Amino acid sequence: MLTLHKAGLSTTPALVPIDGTLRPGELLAIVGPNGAGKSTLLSMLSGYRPCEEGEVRLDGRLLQEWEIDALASRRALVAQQEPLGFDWRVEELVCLGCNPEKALIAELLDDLDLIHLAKRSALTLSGGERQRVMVARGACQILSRRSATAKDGGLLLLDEPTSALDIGQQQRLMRQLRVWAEQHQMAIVCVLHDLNLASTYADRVWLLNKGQRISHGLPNQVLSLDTIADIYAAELQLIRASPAAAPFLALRP
Ligand SMILES: Nc1ncnc2c1ncn2[C@@H]1O[C@H](COP(=O)(O)OP(=O)(O)OP(=O)(O)O)[C@@H](O)[C@H]1O
Repeated sequence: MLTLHKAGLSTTPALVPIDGTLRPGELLAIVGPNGAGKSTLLSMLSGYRPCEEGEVRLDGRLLQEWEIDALASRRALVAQQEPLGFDWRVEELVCLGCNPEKALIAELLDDLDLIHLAKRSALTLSGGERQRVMVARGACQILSRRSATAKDGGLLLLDEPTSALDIGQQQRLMRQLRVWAEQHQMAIVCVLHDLNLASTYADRVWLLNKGQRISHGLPNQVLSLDTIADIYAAELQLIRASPAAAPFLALRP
């Protein structure tokens, strides 16, 4: 669906060129310390910041050649802080800019535990509620515009979608992203600070540091104790509930 060929940014904030592919149905986590370039990479993947070296292609076509409307029907970006702009009700905000079936709105609100807030003013939401509404809105943007002939559910790019969520909502959201990926064959890219969410839910992980992707692959290959402790300058311990379980990185007291 999305392919990067030596795609990079040479002006500040810069990114060392990256090769890679994102396939329908897959959940990719982008992790790395503060200032590593995760949001910058996401804006390059979305096309908001065109790459300055190499190329990024969506469905085989260069991102910068897409018409805005056509691109909006294939990929959605949910940034860290989306402005509300107006006093929308939740059910209106979710479908801003698109014209979804009522059933899709209800489904997405239900998916993210938002049904009880449908009639509420978005200005009155808590931080975590608002964050879930914005994720629902991103999904609505691409699912409602999906063409009848589309083989997949498009590309959903999420910048730290769990940062304001309690642990129960983090789990529900990450499980729901996996369901959307599989059910709609959506490709989902998620910037995450919680490395344990990445190792539990992501198919693959890209680890960034200082504007460079320094490791990529399966979560348990990328999120090794030594690498993470070094990159984050943190004292950590690895906990594994069973040999088959995902490794859990915990802070040392
Ligand atoms: N317009 C700008 N001018 C100069 N530097 C910038 C600009 N925008 C971002 N940067 C710098 O580029 C680097 C990468 O920023 P980016 O927001 O991509 O990091 P991040 O990995 O998403 O960080 P965080 O985890 O803190 O959200 C940071 O050091 C940031 O200060």
